[in-house]
Amino acid sequence: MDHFLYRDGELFAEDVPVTELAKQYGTPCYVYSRATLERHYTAYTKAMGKHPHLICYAVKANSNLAVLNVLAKLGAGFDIVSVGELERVLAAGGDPAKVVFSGVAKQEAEIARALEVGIHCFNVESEFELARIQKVAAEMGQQAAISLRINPDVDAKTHPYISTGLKENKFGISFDDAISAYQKAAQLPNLQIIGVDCHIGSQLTEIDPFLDAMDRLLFLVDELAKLGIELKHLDLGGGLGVRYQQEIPPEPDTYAKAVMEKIQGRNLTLVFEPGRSIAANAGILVTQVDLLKDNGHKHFAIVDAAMNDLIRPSLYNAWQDIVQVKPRIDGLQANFDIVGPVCETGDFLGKNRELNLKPGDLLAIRSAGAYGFVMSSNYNSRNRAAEVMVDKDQHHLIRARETVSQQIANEYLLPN
Ligand SMILES: Cc1ncc(COP(=O)(O)O)c(C=O)c1O
Ligand SMILES: N[C@@H](CCCC[NH3+])C(=O)O
Repeated sequence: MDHFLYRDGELFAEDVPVTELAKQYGTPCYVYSRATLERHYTAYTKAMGKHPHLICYAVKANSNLAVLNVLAKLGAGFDIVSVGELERVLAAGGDPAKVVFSGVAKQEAEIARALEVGIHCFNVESEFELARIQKVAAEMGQQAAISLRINPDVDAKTHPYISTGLKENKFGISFDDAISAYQKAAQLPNLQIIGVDCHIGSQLTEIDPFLDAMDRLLFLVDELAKLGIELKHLDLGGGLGVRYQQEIPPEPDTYAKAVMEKIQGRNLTLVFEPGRSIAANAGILVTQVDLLKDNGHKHFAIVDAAMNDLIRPSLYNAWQDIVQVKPRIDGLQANFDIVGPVCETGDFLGKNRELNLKPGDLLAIRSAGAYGFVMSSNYNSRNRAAEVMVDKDQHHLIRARETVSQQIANEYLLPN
């Protein structure tokens, strides 16, 4: 359930007509709902109830400072994958002590900065990384809290590009090597082992793969305890899917209950790293129909957003709902491909959408709050879209549209 609903024949973002936002900020423009972000985050915290937990929002899903700030104010932790994301969390008022640092190859400078600000822990993905973190921590005379990211080799049953917990994926330490990696970590004087984690993929629509992964992690927890290595937390990563079309992913509540049941009295804090399930349906991408084109085979609606603004349809053939901000019946009723102006055949936002359109109409691409703006680019020297946050009947520009001069400013000609 989100806060983009129709009222009196037009789409609203919370209490603001989307037409008003388009008029004020121009298109294409990302619009986020604060209430939806808050609701999605608190769905996790409520579900966890009194069980010790840390909900670390995956910054990669949407790293806008205002988005991070809304979550920080609710007490969220953050899952980061770069020092850039760390700086964003800090700038947004996030608590470094609630930050977990994932990623397959953290650089020394990134590790040093994370130690300097005192993050919660590093999710370590290889023995090589163990050695690297040990080296940096020793140089700084610090203890680094670590958790090992285990690749449990379970099938997340999602798109192959966003599946991360299979043997053939680059992520994590293989299950078979896990115990020996922990034993090695235990020998390193500047590391403090505190947890275990996994992240098996994104947009999961079933709970079973999570529970299979959890079984494997709990097996490790118990085996490690026998060896005298007591873990304090179990981090199941992110990955809970959202409804883009017909899929009905489990609610955080159902997921959390199943997880808590499995943990069976073990004294473990539960950590989750949700990204998409918090941000995706908290955002839409608003775009304007520029012109309608019929080549005799196909109707195209050429809009002012393109693959550079939202790459998910082109990259994963992902389906996102496209709705008319003010539905009409007096335009051209047809089966449209909604395409952008970029010079690529793959530049589409949706195919075969039955709509009634006129040039100038506004469309909203739903579920665009996660992996939308963050994956945008300047391809074709297009400027990045503006981002706006709606908060009840208020709206705020939270990132201005880029200008061409900003694009040009960081480039240099050769001296002669
Ligand atoms: C390590 C890690 N944690 C969390 C996430 C967030 O995943 P999602 O947005 O599917 O919840 C990702 C992205 O897939 C990830 O790689
Ligand atoms: N970018 C992907 C999700 C990747 C998750 C990051 N590990 C998507 O849009 O679906």
